[in-house]
Amino acid sequence: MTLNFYKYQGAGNDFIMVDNRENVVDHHRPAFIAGLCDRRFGIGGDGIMFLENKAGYDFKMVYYNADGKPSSMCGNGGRCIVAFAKYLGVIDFETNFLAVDGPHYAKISESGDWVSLQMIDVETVTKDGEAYVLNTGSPHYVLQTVGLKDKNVYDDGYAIRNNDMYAKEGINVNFVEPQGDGYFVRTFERGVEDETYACGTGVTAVALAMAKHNNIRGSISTPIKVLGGNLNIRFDYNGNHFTNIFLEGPAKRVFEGEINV
Ligand SMILES: N[C@@H](CCC[C@H](N)C(=O)O)C(=O)O
Repeated sequence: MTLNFYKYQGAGNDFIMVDNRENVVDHHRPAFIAGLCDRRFGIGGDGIMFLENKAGYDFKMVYYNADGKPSSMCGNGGRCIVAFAKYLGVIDFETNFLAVDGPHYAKISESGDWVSLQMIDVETVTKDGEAYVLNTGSPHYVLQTVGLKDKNVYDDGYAIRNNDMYAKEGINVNFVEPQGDGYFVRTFERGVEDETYACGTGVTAVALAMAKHNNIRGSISTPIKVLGGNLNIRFDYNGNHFTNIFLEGPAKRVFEGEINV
């Protein structure tokens, strides 16, 4: 059979999108999913998402990492599937949809390629040595670094993601350095098992961790530069809880096609 797909990217974090409202594809097949995400033998992507029907919501987001395994929340993928839902005519400029970590609200710009996605509230932030560890829908390790531009993010990220503490469940490893009025971030992503150009739940984790680290409270807006572009995180912090967290940035349709499967 042939499978129709769309390719989206959000700050260089790239995803295959499939309209599965008619249940055209059974995606519970890790080798099949990994094959579609393969950059040499398939379409290529950091992950794939299926847009499905869900009673009580505009749609449901079903997400798999590039390794073919279902995963926790993907922030940039969430922003891209919102742009995809708009393109398909499933939603207008605002939406409430369901993802693996619960309901999400999102808003799209008039131009249709800038998406603000509300993320889950966060309360627990722990330390692992100098690093902060928190879950923003996916688990993240946040470590402040100097000389980030020249850092070997693959080797250092791989070593942390696979150490005794994190090897079993996995973790995404974010390195952060102050830049301008915000931060520069590079991420080694679980499930891709490599550095990606951006990670939405990752930059969200960084923004929250840095607010805690610097003891900043109130309504905060944090610009973050990643390898694939620029993202922004808005949130409220009262010293204990992070609420009204929004991940904002570009979400663009790159191409569409069909593939023999
Ligand atoms: N790219 C993502 C994170 C996707 C999930 C991650 N690979 C994991 O398994 O935790 C994002 O934009 O949040």
